[in-house]
Order: sequence, then C-alpha cells, then structure tokens
Amino acid sequence: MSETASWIEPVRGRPVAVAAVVAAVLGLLFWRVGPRPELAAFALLGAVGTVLAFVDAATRTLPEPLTLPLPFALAGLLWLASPQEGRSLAGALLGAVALFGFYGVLWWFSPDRGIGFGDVVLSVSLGLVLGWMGVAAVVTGLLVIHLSGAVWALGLLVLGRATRGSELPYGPFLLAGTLAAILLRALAGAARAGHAVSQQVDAGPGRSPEGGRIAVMLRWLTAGESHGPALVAIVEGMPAGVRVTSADVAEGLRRRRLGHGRGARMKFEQDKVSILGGVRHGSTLGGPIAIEVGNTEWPKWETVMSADPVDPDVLAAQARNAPLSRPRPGHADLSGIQKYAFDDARPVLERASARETAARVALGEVARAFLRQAVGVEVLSHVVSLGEIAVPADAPLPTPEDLEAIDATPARCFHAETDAAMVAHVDELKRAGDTLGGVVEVLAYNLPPGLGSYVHWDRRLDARLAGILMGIQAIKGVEVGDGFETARRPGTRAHDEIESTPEGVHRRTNRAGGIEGGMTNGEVLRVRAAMKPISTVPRQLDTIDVLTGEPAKAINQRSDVTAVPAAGVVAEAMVALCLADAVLEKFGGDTVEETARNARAYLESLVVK
Ligand SMILES: Cc1cc2nc3c(=O)[nH]c(=O)nc-3n(C[C@H](O)[C@H](O)[C@H](O)COP(=O)(O)O)c2cc1C
Ligand SMILES: C=C(O[C@@H]1CC(C(=O)O)=C[C@@H](OP(=O)(O)O)[C@H]1O)C(=O)O
Repeated sequence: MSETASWIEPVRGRPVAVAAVVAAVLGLLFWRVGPRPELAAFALLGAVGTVLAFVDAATRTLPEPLTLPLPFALAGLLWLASPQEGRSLAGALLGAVALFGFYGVLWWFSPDRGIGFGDVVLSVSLGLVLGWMGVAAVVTGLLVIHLSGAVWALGLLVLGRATRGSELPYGPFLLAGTLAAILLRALAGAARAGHAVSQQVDAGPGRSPEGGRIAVMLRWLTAGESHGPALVAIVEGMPAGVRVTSADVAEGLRRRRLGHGRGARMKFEQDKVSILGGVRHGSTLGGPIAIEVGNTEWPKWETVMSADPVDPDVLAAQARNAPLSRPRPGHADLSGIQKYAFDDARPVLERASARETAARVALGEVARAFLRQAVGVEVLSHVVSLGEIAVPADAPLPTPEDLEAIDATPARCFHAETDAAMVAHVDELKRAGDTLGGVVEVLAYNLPPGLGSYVHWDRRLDARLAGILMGIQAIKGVEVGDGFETARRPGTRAHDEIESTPEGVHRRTNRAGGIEGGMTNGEVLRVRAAMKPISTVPRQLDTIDVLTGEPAKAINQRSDVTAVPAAGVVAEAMVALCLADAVLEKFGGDTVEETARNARAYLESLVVK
C-alpha cells in the first residue's frame, strides 16, 4: 500500500460519517459567519480539518500532503478576503508564527507527551485563522484546545479507557478549539452589534432633547434656488463602503424628469451632477456626502439670480426680473411675500419651487444604494391615480423587476389601459388650460420586521414616513397601506390575518401596507402620497396685485400640467432616505458591511421567524 493510500484509509472506510461531519461543520460555519469573504478560508479549514481529525484519530498522524499546502491555501484566501473584510494579513501571519512557536517549543521540550511534529505543522494553519480574527480569538482558541484536551483525557482515565502513558491524538483538539473560536467570535460579533445599536439609538445625532425629528441617524440638507447656478445636497451619517457613482445619481435625476404632462423646462434644462465630497473611487468614505446638481440654464439667470449686488439699472433692464406681484393661489407666493417681507414672488418661488426635489433625489440615490447593499431592500413607485383616472383596485402590485417598464410608460402607471387613459386626461386638461394632481404609491420590498417602534410617537415609522412624504412640494395627503379605505371597513375585513408557512410567518393580506404598531412587519411597505394640481393654472385664477391691492389674474408662466409621475420618483427618494435612517437606527454600522452583518445577526436571532 502506498503512503497516500494508508492515510486516506480511515476516510475511505467511513465516508458517510466523514461527509456528515464535514457538512455539519460547514453548515455551522455558514450559519454563524454568513456569506462573507472570509468564510472561504474558514470553510476550507473546516473541511480539510475534519478529514485531518478523522485521520489523526485513527492513525495518530496528520498527513503532510494535507497539512503542508493548507497554510498556503488559507493565507491566499484570507489575502483575497482582506480588502472587503477591512483586515490585513499581518494578524494572520503573526498568529501563525505565534502558534508555530508555541507548539514547536512544546514539541521540543516534551516529545513524549503526545504532541507530534504533525501537530506543530497544523498549528501554522490554525494560527493563521485565529490570528486573522485577533488576539482574543488566539487566546480563546488555545484555551478551548487545552481545556477540551484535558477534559477528554480525564474522562478516558476515569472510564478506564486510557492510562497515564496512553498516547492521545492531539489534532482533533487543535481543530475543535479553532472551530469553537471561530463560532464564538461570530456569536460575540452578534452580541456586540446589539450593544452598538442600543448605544447609537441613545446618541443619535438627530434625536434632540427638544423634540422628535423625522430622521434619527441621518442628517440631510439641501440648498439652492430654482434658477440658481446649482442645487447642493448634503447627507451626514451614511456608513463607509456604499458603492455609488455620479452615474447612479444622474440616473435618478433622469427618472425625475420623466412623465407626460411636464413643462418645456424639463426638455431644455439639464441636471449636471458633481459629487463634491464623501465618495472616493465609487465608494462612500463615512463622512458627509455633498452633491451638486448644476443647472445648465444658469447663464440666462446669472444677473437676476446673482448672489452679489447688481447695479439697479442693469437689473431693471432684465425682462426676467419683472416683479411677480400677482401671487398664484395654491403656490407659496402670497404667504411667502408676507412672511419674509418681500415685494414680489420671485424670491419666494425660487426656493418654494420643486426644482429643489432634484437635490433630494440625488441623496435618495445614495440611500437607495445603501439599502440595496446593506439589507437588499428595493424601493419603487408608480402612479395609482391622475385626476379622476385611477388604477383598478384589483390591479397587480408591481415588483422591483417592473420598475423599468413603469418608467417606460408615459404616466409611470403600471396598468397599461389606465396609463393610456391618464395620458388622454392630461392632454384634455392641457387643452382646457387646466392642471392635474394625483396619487403615487411607493413600495419597498424585502424589509426586515421591526424597523421603527411603537414605544414613542417620534419613533413610529409610519409617522416618520408621513412627515417625510408631506415634505414634498404639493403633497397634501399620505396613506399607509389601505389608509382611509381601512377606516371604512369593519375589523374583520380591515386587518391582515397571520399564518405560519414553511417560508416563515406572514400575513394573508397586506392592507396595513407593511406597518403595524409603527414598525415594519416584514410585508411589502406600501405608502401613498396625494399631490394637489399644479397651482400655475393657465386659465388664470383670481388673485390680487400685491403692489396695488387691486383684483388681478394670477401669474401664468410656462409650467407643468401635472408632475405626478415625477413626484413618484421624488417620493421614492424620500422613502429611501427614511428607510435608510430606520435601518441605521436598528442595525447601526460604520461600514455597509457592518450594517449588513448586524442585520443578518438580528434576522438569525428572531424569536419568531
Ligand atoms: C415634481 C414637482 C414639479 C412641480 N412642478 C410645478 C410647476 O411646474 N408649476 C407649479 O406651479 N407647481 C409645481 N409644483 C408644485 C409646487 O411646487 C407646489 O404647488 C408649491 O410648492 C406649493 O405647494 P405646497 O402648498 O405643498 O407648498 C411641482 C411639484 C413637484 C413635486
Ligand atoms: C424646474 C423644475 O420644476 C419646476 C417646479 C415648479 C414649481 O413651482 O414647483 C415650477 C416650474 O418651474 P418654472 O416655473 O421655472 O417653469 C417647474 O419647471 C424641476 O422639477 O426641475
């Protein structure tokens, strides 16, 4: 028999037992560590280590064809995992040197105590993995190795199955100790995650003692005027490692310009995206992210909207600067003039204008990328009614895969017949010199249960979503799930009955729209926002001239007939920011990977799944 055949014999003789233990070890590793880059190295050690343990138990040898190449393969896998795991190989190499030194010395000074040179060679591999995990893992590993070895030996002595001179295979203890250290570290990681989250909730930047805020973990601001050089947006609190590029942001902005019924401005004006800070080589850095959305029409407005003083004669010669003294009912004009003591509506509408939503959509794209990468959540929207034209109540709900098709339809409506009717309705109203509002629905798929909370009003996710959606220009109502319709139903037809299925607990219906008690319940989030008709009505409404106090017809300039389809894209951005905030509140994390790890640990530990 060749040497190879001799060491492989114990494995060949018990293939089912070896396969079962390998599967159990791999299963345990996957369960505790999750699908992470470092799992490849752990799994290799788990599989080869199990085979080694069987061989050592049967033959008291650790075959070099396995133990010699193993550290090289492990080092290679750990090296490949190091950029994504944010760890260097140095710890692993130090661990390897430490364990090799430790067991080498033991072997040298006590050659008769059961430690063979094979154990010393194996210790290099174990040291690599333990060292990779850190000093605590090295100490835990050594403790478990020596304690388990001692307890086993004592047990055999007590049972009379060994004497003081018996030789014990040491490899299985080395391997079991290392496996235990990996599993314990994964457990400790999950416990630490819980601790970190509770600390962050208490110290959340937006949770001020004076009162509740919509956002707890993220702070974000926009600045800029409708005809200014650019809009700027900043979000603070985004973890590092979110992969996002200016092309992703530009794509969100392109989608915001969609929709039948928008005005001429959407065609000639362009949004020029520049990420000014917080992102490097397509990945967020953990600091504030600043995005500029430049306005290609700026040269035409340079004088009228100049930040610095302009000669009054030069300004008077500008037709664009003619005073807007006939405030539009429904717009911010009159109340803005009163509040800020202006004498015309220009300075009001410049900031009240929904052009500002471009900056929010830019931030929404960062939030969308974070949600997708950290927790696999997808956010989409569609138009459910435009004026009196509404999607039938039994129309299927779109899924994330349908978003492209929705964007390709003129009214961003998922129901083809209704979409066509909406387009005709817009055209009809446009001819009549009128404008239209409507309702958009935002859906978020794959949310974990438990975002938000019932414990306090400003922690309720439904309240936060309502606030953030009402913050969009012209949004006048928000519904969560079936909202107002639910109020008309009896309880037996209003709630969602719960059942247990092989896939887990779920609701038979989703009338609640994925939120109960201010928390996500694991079903699809469904929120609706109602937009009033555009207030720049071509068939001018009655108003007054604020310069004379006399009756007048309201300002009429080129404008959208409806912007409901675009409002859906804006609402997506708002919901994405709100959900990103709630995900960070629940799971914390300075890196997107840390958030993902914490979310996985939470889902694994759910009492009811
Ligand atoms: C995407 C979008 C586009 C809009 N376009 C226009 C428009 O072209 N003309 C207009 O008068 N109002 C438009 N609005 C609505 C005004 O911004 C809004 O009526 C105004 O800010 C006052 O609304 P409020 O009462 O909700 O603040 C738009 C709103 C959104 C969300
Ligand atoms: C510019 C955008 O929307 C504008 C929002 C808006 C309003 O009053 O809200 C009025 C219109 O601007 P203007 O009166 O200058 O034509 C829209 O075009 C945009 O969404 O990018």
